[in-house]
Amino acid sequence: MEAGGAGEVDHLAGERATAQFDVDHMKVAWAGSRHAVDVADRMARLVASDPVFRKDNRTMLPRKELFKDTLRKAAHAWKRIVELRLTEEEANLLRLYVDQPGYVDLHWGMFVPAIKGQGTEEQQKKWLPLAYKFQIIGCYAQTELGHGSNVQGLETTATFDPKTDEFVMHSPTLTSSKWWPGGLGKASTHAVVYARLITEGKDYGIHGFIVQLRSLEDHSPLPGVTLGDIGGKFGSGAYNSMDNGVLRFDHVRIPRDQMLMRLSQVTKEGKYVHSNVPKQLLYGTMVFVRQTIVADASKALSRATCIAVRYSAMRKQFGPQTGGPETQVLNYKTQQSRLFPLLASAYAFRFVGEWLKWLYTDVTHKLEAKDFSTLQEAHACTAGLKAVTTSATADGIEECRKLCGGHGYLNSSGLPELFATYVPACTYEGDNVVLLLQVARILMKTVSQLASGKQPVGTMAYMGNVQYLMQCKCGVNTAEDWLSPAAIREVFEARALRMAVNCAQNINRAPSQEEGLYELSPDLLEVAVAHIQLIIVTKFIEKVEQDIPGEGVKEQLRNLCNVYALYLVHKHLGDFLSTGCMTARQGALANQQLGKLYAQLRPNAVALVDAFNYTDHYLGSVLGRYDGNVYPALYDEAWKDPLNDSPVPDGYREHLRPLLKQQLKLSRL
Ligand SMILES: CCCCCCCC/C=C\CCC/C=C/C(=O)SCCNC(=O)CCNC(=O)[C@H](O)C(C)(C)COP(=O)(O)OP(=O)(O)OC[C@H]1O[C@@H](n2cnc3c(N)ncnc32)[C@H](O)[C@@H]1OP(=O)(O)O
Ligand SMILES: Cc1cc2nc3c(=O)[nH]c(=O)nc-3n(C[C@H](O)[C@H](O)[C@H](O)COP(=O)(O)OP(=O)(O)OC[C@H]3O[C@@H](n4cnc5c(N)ncnc54)[C@H](O)[C@@H]3O)c2cc1C
Repeated sequence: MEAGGAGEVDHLAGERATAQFDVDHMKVAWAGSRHAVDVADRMARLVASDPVFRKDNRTMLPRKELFKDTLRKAAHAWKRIVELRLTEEEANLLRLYVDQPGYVDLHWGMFVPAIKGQGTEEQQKKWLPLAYKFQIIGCYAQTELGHGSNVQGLETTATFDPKTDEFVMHSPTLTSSKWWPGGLGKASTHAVVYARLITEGKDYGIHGFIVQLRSLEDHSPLPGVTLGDIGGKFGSGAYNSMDNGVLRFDHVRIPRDQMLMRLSQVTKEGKYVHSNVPKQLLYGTMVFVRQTIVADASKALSRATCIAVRYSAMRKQFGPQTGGPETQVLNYKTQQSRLFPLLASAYAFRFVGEWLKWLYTDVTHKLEAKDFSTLQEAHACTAGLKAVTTSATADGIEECRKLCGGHGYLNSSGLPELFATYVPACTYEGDNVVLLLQVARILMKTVSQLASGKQPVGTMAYMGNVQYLMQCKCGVNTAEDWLSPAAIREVFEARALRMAVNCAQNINRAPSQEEGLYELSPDLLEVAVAHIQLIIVTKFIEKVEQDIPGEGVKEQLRNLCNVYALYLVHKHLGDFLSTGCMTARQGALANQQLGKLYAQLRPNAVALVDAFNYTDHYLGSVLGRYDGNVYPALYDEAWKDPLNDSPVPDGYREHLRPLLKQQLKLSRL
């Protein structure tokens, strides 16, 4: 059943009637524009109405069938994209709503961007049309069995042979086996492989190469190439639809022009030439994908909160001592204090994701004009926001499962699979701890430059206000004072800066900078988190300050923004107190205001998740159904389990019957 379909009984109608804002306009605020709402709606319904894209049986499929189902869906999606002549925007949305991880994600999400970002114009002309028409399928083969985070530690070699004008790709050790790349195991014909470039006897470090892996005739691995899937992963269904793979090379030769040569080149004679650009541009594909992962975090968290809010509104437990109807669990203050910050976070991540996309586009234009000044800002923001939003989203999905009680543990709730599919986002595209340490190092560098008068820019500009922020006092006197965006912004800036300065001072006391960074790394993580949370809060405040049409929409967004910020104050009160940014009394007032905001949010909760405009197909949850008619659906769903195919289970004759007979004999004794 789909959102708002005709002829349904809406069990959540009462909830929808209490909304104090125009849901249709909120859909526009969430999606970014009326056009974005319309096109997403069209694609979501197209997928939902196509039986090939059915996914309610996914968690019951054995791995081989699941993988075949993924191939079928990907091929069918491509057929529909071609038949309907969908635009790139429409095609991306269609794939999103198919909602099954598969090789196409890596083909479009990493292989194509890697060639675009690191290939010369000539290379792009040769390879991109093949990729665009799916005449080749590509993946991104960087991580190895022995090294993932430490990219400079990769071991695969690409040794140039001037005699034949070729590179020889080789995996010298077991640990140099490529391990994890999605789409590599079974589907890809090609890969962008990251390997140590060796020419004239010298190791020039990691570079990208386009390598054909499988025959375009019969899909068998090419000579010298060993390929396979790395095995089953966490959860049922979930990321098991993806063929994460292993790859080994035994002296495989590729033409010289398959080295991605936009950043550096090897001449016919074997001379290494590095263009006058920062080496870190090699990491450009990761920066691009980290940015998309932030946008995806809001999608995953909004799905989980949509399920938990709708279910909490229909689920009833206990009731007043005086008798009468049972209480909707959404009315319990504890349920609200666990759920509403997650709902607010989904909105916060949506808007910071929108801003990050803008930043990424801006930086890309500057890089094209050979202006590299914002590269560090792009790295810090994408790495930090990727880490903070994915960790909060993974934790948030699990919290939503608990918020749905026992039924949340059923696969039919959609939450176990959503969690299992989502949680590797904390690891892929950079382990979150490793990424936060990158942000912290940049913050430490910025602090050390303050003394020399260098003014920080971009999202670190606030650090330039060091004199004021190190000594300012929070002016909050009443709970309502916490509704001031200026007050909120100031305490978040002061907290982030003071934590950074304290940590930098502690590092300076260590025998060496390196030792200090090592010893204080747990503190550095917290410094990075404080800085990134400041960015998210600031971008949410800026969003709310914009012109937002629709009755009551701005007010709701302001509430959500305040919930997000004050929830963080409450959660990290220790940081705010220990840095002297506020008093314990002001912390208590923040919590008091938070309680009031939850009460204001309560009548709008269901409408706020309706504004995500998700179809029941995309949600994939019996508990999150638009119509709220959960119990009959849960009951029906149970009977679909293969275990219920027969009333007497397989194994009865061999294992249950003999046992039961034996007990019978014993009882006769
Ligand atoms: C239809 C659309 C679909 C959408 C797309 C969906 C895609 C599908 C989504 C998910 C599927 C999952 C796919 C998963 C793929 C992968 O996981 S691919 C592998 C990813 N691997 C990693 O992320 C590895 C993490 N490690 C690193 O990034 C780096 O090695 C490092 C940790 C940053 C360390 O690097 P290195 O040792 O070289 O660097 P440092 O000495 O620490 O730093 C040197 C200087 O470089 C700066 N730096 C580092 N990284 C970057 C960067 N990315 N950009 C710019 N600058 C960078 C760093 O700050 C140092 O600067 P300084 O010298 O000034 O101090
Ligand atoms: C589902 C999935 C899909 C993937 N897809 C791809 C793909 O398509 N292509 C590809 O190339 N790769 C892919 N990867 C690999 C992924 O990018 C790496 O797993 C990731 O970068 C983490 O690296 P690692 O596994 O080496 O972790 P490790 O670095 O070994 O991490 C292990 C632990 O060590 C800690 N640690 C590591 N370094 C430090 C440090 N300097 N300081 C403090 N702590 C540290 C980490 O925090 C973590 O707790 C995928 C991984 C997964 C799970």
